[in-house]
Amino acid sequence: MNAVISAHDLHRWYGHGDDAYHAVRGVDLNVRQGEVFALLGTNGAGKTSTLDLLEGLAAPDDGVVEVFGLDPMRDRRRVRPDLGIMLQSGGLPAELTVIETLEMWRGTCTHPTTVDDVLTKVQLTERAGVRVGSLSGGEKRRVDLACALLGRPRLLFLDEPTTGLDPENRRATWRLLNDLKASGVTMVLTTHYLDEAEALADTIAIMHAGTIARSGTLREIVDGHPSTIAFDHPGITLPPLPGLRVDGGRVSLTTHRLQDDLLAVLTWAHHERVTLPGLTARAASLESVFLDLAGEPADDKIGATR
Ligand SMILES: Nc1ncnc2c1ncn2[C@@H]1O[C@H](COP(=O)(O)OP(=O)(O)OP(=O)(O)O)[C@@H](O)[C@H]1O
Repeated sequence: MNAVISAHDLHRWYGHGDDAYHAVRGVDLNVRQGEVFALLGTNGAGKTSTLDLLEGLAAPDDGVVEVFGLDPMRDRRRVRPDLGIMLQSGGLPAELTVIETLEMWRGTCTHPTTVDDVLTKVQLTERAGVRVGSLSGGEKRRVDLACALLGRPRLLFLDEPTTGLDPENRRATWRLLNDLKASGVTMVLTTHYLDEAEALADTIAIMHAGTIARSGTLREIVDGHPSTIAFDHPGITLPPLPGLRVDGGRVSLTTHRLQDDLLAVLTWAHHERVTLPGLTARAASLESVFLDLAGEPADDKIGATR
């Protein structure tokens, strides 16, 4: 496999002693040349902490990470020119204009493109003379992206790239990221928008409590997850289907054979001459996988002493 990033058994702790927090707990991942790799997870799952390790902004407490076959921290001077990094909050100086900001940033790049090029790409040409402090949240996000693109990166890290963008600008950013992908740029992104991962990612990894709980293509992740049939209890003896559960007044069945089990439920209801109020049949989706994982308790290592 042509891996741009390979990480094995990464661990990251914050603090020491009784207050130590084990934020990344044995993460393994590989990112292939030219793919878009999306890291999903609930707030605090460990996405940004993991991204920092891949970007070489922090060293793992344990485990190994390689980017282009090099250690992103120790070999930073060799790796950095090929990276573009869009952090979760850019922290750009408010008093500089957009163009001044980009010119300043351009001065730090090894083989930069032009400021005009990135302004066009993020559709901020009209706002070039405006102070960063006066921009909207979505516009600031696009300046962050423009900075990340200035160095013509081969590998782009994007931490929640479209947070704060309106739907039109989100779509424009997706188009831009797809164009970059078509030109061979490898991307690792975190997002809270599941539709963003569905639209952009070749590989999706869902983090939960510091570990990667599921990973694969969208199809692989969804195919391994059950569908759900549910209806309000009709007040008669229920059909003898394995796995049928009653919770409050609601009957539910999780199944890997949605069509067969739905047919069995409907056939039973027809014979019993009952209508099933609130009947729903939900095929597995990225959202249902995500919500089920998010509802799982974290394991016992939270707060464990380092
Ligand atoms: N500097 C720090 N000191 C102590 N704990 C930290 C520090 N940075 C992060 N954490 C904790 O580590 C855990 C993982 O944080 P991280 O920012 O990696 O999560 P995330 O998945 O990126 O979350 P979000 O989606 O909210 O950005 C969180 O519980 C967070 O509170």
